[in-house]
Amino acid sequence: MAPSKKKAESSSEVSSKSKDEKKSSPKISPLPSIAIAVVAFLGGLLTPPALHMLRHQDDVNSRFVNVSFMDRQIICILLALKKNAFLTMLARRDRSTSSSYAPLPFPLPKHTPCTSSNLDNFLHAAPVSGLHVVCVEPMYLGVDGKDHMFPQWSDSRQQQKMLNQFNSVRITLYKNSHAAPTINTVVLRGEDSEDVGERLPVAWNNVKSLLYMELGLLHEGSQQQPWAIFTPSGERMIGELDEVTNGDGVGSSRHIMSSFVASGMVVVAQGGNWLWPGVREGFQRTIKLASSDDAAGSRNITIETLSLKPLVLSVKGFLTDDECDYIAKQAEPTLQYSGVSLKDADVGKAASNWRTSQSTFLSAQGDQILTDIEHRTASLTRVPRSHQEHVQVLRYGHTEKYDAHHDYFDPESYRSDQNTLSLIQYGKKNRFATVFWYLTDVEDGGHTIFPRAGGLREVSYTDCSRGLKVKPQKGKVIIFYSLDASGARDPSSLHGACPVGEGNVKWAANKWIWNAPMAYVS
Ligand SMILES: O=C(O)CCC(=O)C(=O)O
Ligand SMILES: [Fe+2]
Repeated sequence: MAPSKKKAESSSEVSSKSKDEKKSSPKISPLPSIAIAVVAFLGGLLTPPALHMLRHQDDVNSRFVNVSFMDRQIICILLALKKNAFLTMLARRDRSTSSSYAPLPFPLPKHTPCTSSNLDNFLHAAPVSGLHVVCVEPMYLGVDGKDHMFPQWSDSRQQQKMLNQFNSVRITLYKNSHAAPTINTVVLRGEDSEDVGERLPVAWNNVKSLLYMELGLLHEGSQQQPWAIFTPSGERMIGELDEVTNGDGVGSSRHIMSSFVASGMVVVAQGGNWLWPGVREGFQRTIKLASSDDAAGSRNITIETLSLKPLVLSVKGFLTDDECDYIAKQAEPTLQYSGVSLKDADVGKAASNWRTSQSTFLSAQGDQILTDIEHRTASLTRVPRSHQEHVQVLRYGHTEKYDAHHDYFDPESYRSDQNTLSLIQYGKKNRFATVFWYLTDVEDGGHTIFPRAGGLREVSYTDCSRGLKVKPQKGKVIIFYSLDASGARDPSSLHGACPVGEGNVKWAANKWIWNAPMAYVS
């Protein structure tokens, strides 16, 4: 049956979404049932209007439209005799022509229903801490007092209608994006309001409480950014601390719930930042890469999972050869032998103990090419550009290397370094991801090594024989995450640069991306 509000059956007044709407609904006085039955029979005879009415009443489920002539007459009479349901229906039809298809005052995300093939792109064979997949399906209260699923809509008009009418949701939770055999499904209903005389839409606050409970979400803390929810393509929808506006517009509870339902699948990241779910080694995902110039549109690019723990992804063709050459040329005049952020235990030691390469930071200010690449990097990671540091360009000659290290700051290692501690707010802010740009091909050596990939324990910070080794290739980038999806530092993100072989030069650059906006780029 069509969407219906709980109390509509026993009332001649049509229930509606809001008090205002209710006031404007046509008022129809109840008639004696027999008179209604006669009208109903005649209505059934006049097939086109009756057909129109029945179709309208349930146009996403056209079973009624195909019944025989007598069946239709009987249906009409039965409906009529069931108190004033027939009139209610007519009046609702009236109302729905004016409001059910009303466009929503905000854009909606692309629909990604939780089909098994879509879920396969997000679920993992083992749990991933802090990354959750949630399916949100709209339901409505039927005249039988039960919650019903909407049939799949086939056009935006039907979607619009559904979005105006759903008043409960079926929520399926895949905690830690684990393809676990037991699936946790909860139906959440809108409140039944005595005041309005109908079931209210489902409130975001109730969904939020459910997510805290079922997913074990933590409240923002001293070591943690607020969690956030994203569409499956990484657009941020809402965060733990985002203010919800009143009314029905952008940022309202209705906006959030409509977006969830329109999306179908949403992804919750406890750490508050998007990361591309790795799924499995060798998994490939095609994503849209926006250009900083709207006119140039977007292009598709494929990212491949090289490792799940640490999470390392590879992207070919991210930079053009000309861009690679340009970046190296810009960096050359200011290159210096590289420093490192010395931990308390290493104060007084020379950086060359660990790192023998040269490097320099380049600001993109006033540089269109670098600005474009920064925007592209933000689009690739779905983390805003405001979280980026300036790009650091690196040059390694023969034998030069960078021993295994973490890109994140562990507050425990910087206890006597107030500058670093305040920069990282004692652990709440940190480097979240590194987007590493390879600017040259290197024939011999110069790999980036992840000695702990695949669950290995490193034997030394200079060993280049074991672990995941990524070969430099001009124009390729890798993304690796220093914090996991829960926002915690990931010790398995240990990595280094292997010595470059004779006759080779390795040019590369890193874009460090923080878990919160920083003041580096403007
Ligand atoms: O050169 C590489 O492959 C890695 C460099 C690196 O880890 C860094 O600069 O932090
Ligand atoms: Fe690094």
